[in-house]
Amino acid sequence: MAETIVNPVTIDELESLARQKLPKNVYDYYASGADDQKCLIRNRAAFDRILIRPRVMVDVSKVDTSTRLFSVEYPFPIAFAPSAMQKLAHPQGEESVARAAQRLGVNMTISSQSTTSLEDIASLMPNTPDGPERWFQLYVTENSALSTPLIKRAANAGYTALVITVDTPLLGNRINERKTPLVLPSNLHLANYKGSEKTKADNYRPSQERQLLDAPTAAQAKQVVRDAGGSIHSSSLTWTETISWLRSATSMKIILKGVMTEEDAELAVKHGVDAIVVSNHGGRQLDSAPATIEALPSIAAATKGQIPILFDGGVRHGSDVFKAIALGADLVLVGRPVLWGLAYDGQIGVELVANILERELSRTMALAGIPNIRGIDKKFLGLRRRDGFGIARL
Ligand SMILES: Cc1cc2nc3c(=O)[nH]c(=O)nc-3n(C[C@H](O)[C@H](O)[C@H](O)COP(=O)(O)O)c2cc1C
Ligand SMILES: CC(C)CC(=O)C(=O)O
Repeated sequence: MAETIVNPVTIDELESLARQKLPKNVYDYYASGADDQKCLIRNRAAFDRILIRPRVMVDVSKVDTSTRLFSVEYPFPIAFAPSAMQKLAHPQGEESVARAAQRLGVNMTISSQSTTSLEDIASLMPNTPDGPERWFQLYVTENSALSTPLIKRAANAGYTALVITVDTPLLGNRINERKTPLVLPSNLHLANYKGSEKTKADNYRPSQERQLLDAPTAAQAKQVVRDAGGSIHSSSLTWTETISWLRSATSMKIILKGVMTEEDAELAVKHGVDAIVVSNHGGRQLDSAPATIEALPSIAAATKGQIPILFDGGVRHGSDVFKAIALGADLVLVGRPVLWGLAYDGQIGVELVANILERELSRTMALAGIPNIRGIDKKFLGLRRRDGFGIARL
């Protein structure tokens, strides 16, 4: 019989507890990757190949995990990634995540597909000049004009950046989700679309995505989208048109989430975006995509510090945060861990996630001989060789 976990002290333990609490279809929706789960697994496995080369005889009696991004100081370089429909995990869903972020001074991005309205979340996170920024993630709709009211609402509510997810021209092939379908219970709704101009796309429900995934041919899938009045995910974003349209629609910062190659990172710089998130959507989109930690070094080399690099995918330990920073990330986002904390114990559970990662990061820094975030560098990393013995320098 599995051992009962009483006081979870790792993210993996929190996941086990969340799994016990959540309905199977919700756990499957949260936990799954696309297709054969290879990218999901790769995200983690790639971290485990990277070793940290500890230096000794360094004064680490004080370890400072604080960092700055866009002139805001954060207590540690960890932020909450956007994830849809958080009330499936806990009755207070996004509210609990927002309260935890506010209490800890953590940066948070809310998903446009949230079960709490962007205004209600904003009201829990008053803007202060040097407080944590809160950002709004947007799936640009097929008909981009339908996204304009949401962009304006986000700006009016005080969000300081739009995080445009660019890795989702359509949803990845989530096999588990197809087998145990996720249907939003009738007491929950996608709150940002409720009561807005009525189009079928605004009334998007997960079932539309399911029909899409199950359509036997690509042509039939297109018909599902047409019948629904357009998809929530535009499949026709382009560098020039989309960025200039976004710039004309808002003065919020524009952050592109889902950049995985140096070519696209260079284009992001060229088109003047404010930051990028190196992300493969937690392995939920292209199953053959590299692990994000593998993609990060060449992206950091290509952008040459011209714009901040945010990072997510498979971060479950403070040492993963350390490795991502060493390879060029300025801020490290966690997706599923927040959902596990939320399912475990609402706001307290989400705070626990941040506390676990912060303490692990701080301990890793001390054991590696690096007293502050600026000192974390790839010279402290090594790569376990796949064949032969020993470690290669990164
Ligand atoms: C259940 C779930 C829902 C998600 N919803 C969104 C979303 O609405 N918008 C978005 O840009 N990314 C979404 N993501 C992706 C996350 O923002 C993030 O990229 C990913 O979870 C990071 O990987 P990790 O879960 O291994 O930390 C979602 C991820 C999960 C697991
Ligand atoms: C509602 C979905 C499109 C949210 C999402 O991004 C995901 O499930 O990965």
